[in-house]
Amino acid sequence: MIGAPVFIDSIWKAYGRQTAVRDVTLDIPAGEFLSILGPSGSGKTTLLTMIAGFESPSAGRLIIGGRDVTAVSPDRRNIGMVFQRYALFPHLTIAENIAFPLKMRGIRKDLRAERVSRALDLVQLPDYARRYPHELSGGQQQRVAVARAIVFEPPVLLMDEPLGALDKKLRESMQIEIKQLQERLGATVIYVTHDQEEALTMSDRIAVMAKGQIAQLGTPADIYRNPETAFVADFIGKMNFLTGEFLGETAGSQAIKLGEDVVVHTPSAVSGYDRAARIGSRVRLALRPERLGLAARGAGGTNILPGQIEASVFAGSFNLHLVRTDFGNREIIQVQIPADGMQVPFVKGTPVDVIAEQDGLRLFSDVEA
Ligand SMILES: Nc1ncnc2c1ncn2[C@@H]1O[C@H](COP(=O)(O)OP(=O)(O)OP(=O)(O)O)[C@@H](O)[C@H]1O
Repeated sequence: MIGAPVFIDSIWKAYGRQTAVRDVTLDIPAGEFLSILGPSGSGKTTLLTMIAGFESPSAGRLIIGGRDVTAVSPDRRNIGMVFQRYALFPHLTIAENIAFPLKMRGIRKDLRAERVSRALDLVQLPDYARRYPHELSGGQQQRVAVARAIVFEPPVLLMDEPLGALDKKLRESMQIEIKQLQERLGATVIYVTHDQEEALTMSDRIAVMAKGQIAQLGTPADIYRNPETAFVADFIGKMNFLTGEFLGETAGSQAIKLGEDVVVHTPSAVSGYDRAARIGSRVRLALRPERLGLAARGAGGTNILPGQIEASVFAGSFNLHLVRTDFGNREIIQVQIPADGMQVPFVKGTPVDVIAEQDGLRLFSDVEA
């Protein structure tokens, strides 16, 4: 199977006065795994449904494999689909379920059997052909749904929260399976999820959606390290935010005042907010919990945020410390310290210094939506 490129060209969708998708443009190369990630109501499903052809756009074009399919019906777009609860036909066996799209396409019976057994091998259920859906676990049924979506070798696969109904452990193993399968098939995959961890682990690129628009498009590492807006920073991974005053920029470093005697410096090149930076303006400083350190009060150093331990909890691979700052609005900062080596449990009220690594800090305007 060879994937097809998908070009979403300035697509809009309005329902009455509400705009669900607002001028979305996405150029997806053949064979890419692209996730559409966003909160509930951000327009993910609407966008996917338009690619599938179940809804038509209010404006814009959709080009698949170089062909304008904007006005083409879903069954003629040659797209495989898997949804959160893609009900299998209960009265058909697993093999008959998977053969269904082939039958619809008028493929001969002997060829059908061969392709069904290949699809079952691919999703690692070779011995289940004669069973019925109710005899399979949720994860196995979802694998059958995947087999049914790929059996006719579509160059484009659409998946809408396909693992949403599964428990965490099964989700994680299915994530790897789907990713490996996609790499073997070479299909272009457009994958809708509201689970940022899932998007980070599976995707070549992620399109973060907010209010019907693409807030940011990039590789997982790019989006995680260099979020362009506070919304994206907040949505991807855990993030602490502190409000401060922009003091200015010298020698590639920006100074932010967080409280009396509390000033931190961020490197201008990566920290953002170099666009409309004004001295004296309010800014939001974003700090990843895993890029923060903890030291006894007064140990010295730079970029120090004094506070007191509110709580310390063991979280498996790391210890999570909640520190109430001694400045500003006395907000709580989350600090993640790897749980290797010796760990001193901190007692509530212990005065500490949170040490903020410069490279891990990002700066945003306080006024963005
Ligand atoms: N058929 C419809 N008629 C009217 N409004 C709709 C319709 N379908 C979606 N909407 C609205 O469009 C917006 C986007 O919905 P959509 O289902 O695409 O979001 P989503 O990001 O997929 O959300 P979720 O993660 O909850 O599924 C929502 O505000 C929703 O209420």
